[in-house]
Amino acid sequence: MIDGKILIIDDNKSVLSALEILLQFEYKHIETLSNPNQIPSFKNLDHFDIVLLDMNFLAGVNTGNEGLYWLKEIKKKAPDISVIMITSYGAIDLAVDALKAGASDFILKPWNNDKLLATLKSAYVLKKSLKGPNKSKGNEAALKEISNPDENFIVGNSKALLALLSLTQKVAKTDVSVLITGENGTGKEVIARELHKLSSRKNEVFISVDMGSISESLFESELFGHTKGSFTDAKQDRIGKFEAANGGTLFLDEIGNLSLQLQAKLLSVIQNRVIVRVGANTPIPVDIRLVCATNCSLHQMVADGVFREDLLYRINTIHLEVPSLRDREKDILLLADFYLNKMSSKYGKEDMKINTAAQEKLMAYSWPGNVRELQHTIERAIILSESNVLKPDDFLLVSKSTTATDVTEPNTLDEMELMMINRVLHENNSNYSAAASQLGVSRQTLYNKIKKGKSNG
Ligand SMILES: Nc1ncnc2c1ncn2[C@@H]1O[C@H](COP(=O)(O)OP(=O)(O)OP(=O)(O)O)[C@@H](O)[C@H]1O
Repeated sequence: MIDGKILIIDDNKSVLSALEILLQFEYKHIETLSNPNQIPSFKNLDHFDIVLLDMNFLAGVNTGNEGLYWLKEIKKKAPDISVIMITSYGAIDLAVDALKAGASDFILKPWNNDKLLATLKSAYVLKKSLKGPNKSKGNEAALKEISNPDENFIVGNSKALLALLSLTQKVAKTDVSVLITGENGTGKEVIARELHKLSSRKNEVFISVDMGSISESLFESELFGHTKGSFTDAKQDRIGKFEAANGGTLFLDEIGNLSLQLQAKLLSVIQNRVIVRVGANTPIPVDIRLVCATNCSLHQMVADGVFREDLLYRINTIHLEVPSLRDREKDILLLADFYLNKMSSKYGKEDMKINTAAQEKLMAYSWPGNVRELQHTIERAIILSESNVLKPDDFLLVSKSTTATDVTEPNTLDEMELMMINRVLHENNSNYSAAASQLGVSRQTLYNKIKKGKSNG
């Protein structure tokens, strides 16, 4: 658990409670505020590390300007606080304005819980390191707390996973750049953290950056930092993620999502190991271990002319491939058991078990969303089950052998609704928030509908 203080401001009560539930297991102190008008009189705002702020308050006209307005009010009262904006996909331009006005980052609705937690962690790390590479003792402690979470368990004993772990162990001792590939949710970040944990940099920071979510216009500022006044609203010096990772490991996730122009900027820093903050001209050397990850075939992208060969050559000194879950069936039940224990204690349910028929169902499934999907499937079953023995019906899965003929026709409207929910959950890798948003209902309504569907059938 991280000793950070988070304030969530959103006038949508279901968003507020979904975020509160998610974060209370990660951060020691969470407060919520459903009415932004209370911000000016809010006591001790500057005691918080991070504010999660909605960009579109329902009372406003959804221009996003309410969010920008409140961002500025918060920054006036507490200039050092990290503000992360929550916004919808259509409002990315506004989110960029928010970044220029001092927000640390933004999260798109519907959010992916893992990405949201990663964004918060990086904002927390950056906040603690705002004073630059000469971190104070207190900051260092906070950075270590984040960078070496004990929860990086790697579960599994399949041949494929053990071979990967053995290679990871060997590579960790060296300082070479590593490229980790694999399908979504296979555990690429888990392996990157393991590399860091086993390396000589283990007592330094591990900084993770989702390259897919950095906008073109803020790429340099985000990665290399900026100086006060370097562009409108750059109100204070800010270090970028390369500098924050100095001495440690920098994990660049979704590297295949970078445009060619940004690839060129990245290449030059990786080659020279020197950054220059936007608005400055002093080069700052950075000592980082670079680990990149992608689910794309970069070789194919090079052949297609959309990824630079010289960049691939730089980041790919060693290549680690994380196998999909269906290629390590031996790990499925081990992981299911691991998450069963973890989630049942999280939700205060004791002695949960998965019966044999349900285990067979889990084994027969193809897990397109890999370990993340398995994790969410177990979590959902634990939340919704009223018994402590989980049965096949507690798991909403589309069978591996599903073909057009396997899909039974719905007989009632309720059945049709449940089939649609299953399909959308499947499409969203079992992410409840994303599925609820796609279906145009709240998370709570989605839970209720699934519960009702289960009790009917
Ligand atoms: N072997 C494992 N043991 C335990 N948990 C695992 C394992 N592999 C992955 N996980 C868990 O599965 C989830 C997804 O893992 P991770 O984020 O590392 O995947 P990824 O391949 O980086 O995903 P993406 O491609 O979406 O970025 C995380 O919650 C992680 O803790």
